Amino acid sequence: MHPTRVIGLMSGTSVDGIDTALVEISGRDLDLKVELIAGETYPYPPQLREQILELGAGAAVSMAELATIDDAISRTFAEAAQFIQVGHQAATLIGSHGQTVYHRPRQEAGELGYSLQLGRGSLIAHLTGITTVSNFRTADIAVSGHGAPLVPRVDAYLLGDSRKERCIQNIGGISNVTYLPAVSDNWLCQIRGWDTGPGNSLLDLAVQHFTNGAKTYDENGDWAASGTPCYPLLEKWLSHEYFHLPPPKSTGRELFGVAYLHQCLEDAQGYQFSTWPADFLATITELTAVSIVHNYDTFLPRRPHQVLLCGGGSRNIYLKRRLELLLGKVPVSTTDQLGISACFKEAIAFAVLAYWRSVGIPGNLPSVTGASQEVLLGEIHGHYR
Ligand SMILES: Nc1ncnc2c1ncn2[C@@H]1O[C@H](COP(=O)(O)OP(=O)(O)OP(=O)(O)O)[C@@H](O)[C@H]1O
Ligand SMILES: CC(=O)N[C@H]1[C@@H]2OC[C@@H](O2)[C@@H](O)[C@@H]1O[C@H](C)C(=O)O
Repeated sequence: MHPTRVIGLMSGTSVDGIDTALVEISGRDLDLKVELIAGETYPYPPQLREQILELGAGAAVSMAELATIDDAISRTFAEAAQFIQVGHQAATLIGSHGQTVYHRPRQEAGELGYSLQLGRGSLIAHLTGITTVSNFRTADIAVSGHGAPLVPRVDAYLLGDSRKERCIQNIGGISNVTYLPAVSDNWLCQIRGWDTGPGNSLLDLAVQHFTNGAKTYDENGDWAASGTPCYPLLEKWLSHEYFHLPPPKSTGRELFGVAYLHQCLEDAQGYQFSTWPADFLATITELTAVSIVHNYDTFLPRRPHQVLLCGGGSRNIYLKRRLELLLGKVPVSTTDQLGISACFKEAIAFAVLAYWRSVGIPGNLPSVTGASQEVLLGEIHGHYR
């Protein structure tokens, strides 16, 4: 069978731009293979990014404004899909995650969650002339799942090992883990995955706060590395109920966003710092690292043999070093080491999920999202040219 050429489009909770992957997919599950032909992040126009961040922070907008933003996101995603194909053979399918602007996970048994991604698949299909799968989270939510994380099934087939237990740790705006036991017969139902808490979201917001918007993130973690974490303050933050909630669980900027950062800044007033704001940034970075390891120690059967990082946070050298220290003997590297781009893994995953949808393979893992069953993820939008 010929490989299928698919584009994966993803903009995550950092809202830094549209991660775009042009891939060739062959095989279906254990024989699944993905070759990254091209990967690029296309930044959002600054004004659109601001509007998305405001929406995510709970700003009240009219339906007319919402429609305008939805249109602009759809068009920006379609452009990303067009740009990535320049100089390459065209794709026949697009998987577009869209832009999450609201995520309300289910709280109690019997209740359903809600998750809203903007960027309409129908418009992307029409503008690109390529069949587009979008709205990946709603089917899992309809069968009582969290609708997130959805990448773990793709992680399983691309990064599972017959001997080693692995944690695939994505550090985007929010952090999420996929725990992969060694491949065995009833392996899929033993896989676990959930959002561990903040990734870079609070650190990014803090850097913007302290630089009056001149910087958007702490490059390589250099600023935080020049400070020292304040452990009593960290202890206080770690008492947040999310870190102690058993999986399945998912979260977003609704919990770990602007309001939470302001709370952290207020909390900090009761503590002594020798280097401000570097100590604060070091403490925020430590919150990400310690909460990840706390999640492993509390909710996994044991620590894995290996941790593979991905997402933009895998480029934060200081954060990676803190994780290495906290994890002791467990080696920490990135998914690049196994041939899967750490920066484009999420975009690659939505290409695979679209491909699975097109051939009728379920994309969710009930052991991860808490859904009552496996379901086909995403809505297929044809095109008319
Ligand atoms: N060189 C770097 N040094 C430090 N941090 C970096 C670097 N490059 C990227 N980042 C961080 O990674 C973030 C973007 O990561 P990524 O694109 O994985 O997030 P996302 O996909 O938007 O989020 P999510 O996975 O929660 O949906 C940036 O906002 C920044 O904080
Ligand atoms: C609602 C939503 O967009 N959630 C994202 C977010 O970003 C990271 C984490 O929170 C993750 O659970 C999820 O995305 C990835 C791609 C997932 O579904 O696997």
